[in-house]
Amino acid sequence: MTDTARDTFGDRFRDWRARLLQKPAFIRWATRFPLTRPLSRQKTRQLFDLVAGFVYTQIVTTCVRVKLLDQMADGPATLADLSRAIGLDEDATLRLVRGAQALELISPRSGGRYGLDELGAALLANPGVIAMIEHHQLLYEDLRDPLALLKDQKSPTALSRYWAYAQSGAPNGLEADAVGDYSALMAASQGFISDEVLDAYPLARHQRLMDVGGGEGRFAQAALERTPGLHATVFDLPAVADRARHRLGSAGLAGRFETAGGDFFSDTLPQSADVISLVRILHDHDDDKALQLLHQVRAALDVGQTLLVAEPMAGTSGAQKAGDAYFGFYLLAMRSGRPRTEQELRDFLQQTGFGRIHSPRTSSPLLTRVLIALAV
Ligand SMILES: C[S@@+](CC[C@H](N)C(=O)[O-])C[C@H]1O[C@@H](n2cnc3c(N)ncnc32)[C@H](O)[C@@H]1O
Repeated sequence: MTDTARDTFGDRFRDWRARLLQKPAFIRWATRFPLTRPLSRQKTRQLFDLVAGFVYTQIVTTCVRVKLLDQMADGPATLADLSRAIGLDEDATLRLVRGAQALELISPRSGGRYGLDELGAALLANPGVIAMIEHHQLLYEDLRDPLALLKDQKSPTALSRYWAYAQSGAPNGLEADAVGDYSALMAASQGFISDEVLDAYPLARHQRLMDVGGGEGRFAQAALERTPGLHATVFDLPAVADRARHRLGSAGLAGRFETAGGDFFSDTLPQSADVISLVRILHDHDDDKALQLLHQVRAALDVGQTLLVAEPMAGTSGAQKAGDAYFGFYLLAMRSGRPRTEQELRDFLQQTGFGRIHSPRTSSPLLTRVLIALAV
């Protein structure tokens, strides 16, 4: 607390409640008293989930690894069927099935069979989430000692090796095999993001999009498919831009796109677009780099032209766990960047020559939010 900080009424209430909740006698009373019992049970469950969350994640990971949910994609299956299909004996299968049932991935059906529950069906329908679950084994390795990560924010980690550009002094020279895995992962998880972004800000009023750090072109592809008459440039590291050229070419979009390979920090960006997008880019970079990139983008736009920033943001109401907890620690392990609040991003935009900023709503702010700014 600073010398000048004065407790508000809200502060005093929260401090009083925090002191009360540390008293065993009060907890005993609250768990028995009919009016406080439901809240007390809810808080006990929440605390248990915080403590046990990593076990839940490992159960989900195992379901994905042995393809348990896939066995129920077309309808319910018996324990014996499941055991045969996933290659575990019936005891082990039952343990996994019960775990998955507790996590609402599957639910029992008549005749001792099991079928998909809501979360299991949603997971199976979303290859991007499955790809992230598999990818999280690297993050899990790095999070073995989170305190060490916080104390030493420089040493290489499993994630900094995976995101080869994160600590590279010369990202332009990264070869195809260094960028392949992360580019494929980004493409797999881009489907929902591009829908969210293009629903929030349709590109119909624009003629030429440049997606900077556009990966292998999934966002540009979605934009082109939705927006007749639009032309797109995908700018990314040379080895990634090659992948974009193949993807967009084989999607039948020849003549409507081009790719440009380079380093967005040191190379001049092409000056061909009336809208530039940065989708899941700024949060990858520390403040000095993020500002440098925004200066580069500003230099590629004329006054009145548009910048679209899309990424999950810190401090997002109802999605703090995603922005502040998950991305906060994911990017810590990656050794580069941080999630930013909407206000921090607005400040960055204003410092780098952008104005008239607005934030059209996305339907899942947990996945991504959008800021639109004009070059001024
Ligand atoms: C987190 S991925 C996002 C990809 C894509 N926008 C999406 O949302 O799927 C970051 C992208 O920025 C690219 N990138 C990183 N550093 C770069 C640099 N210095 N110059 C050009 N591209 C870079 C990476 O190759 C990668 O494709």
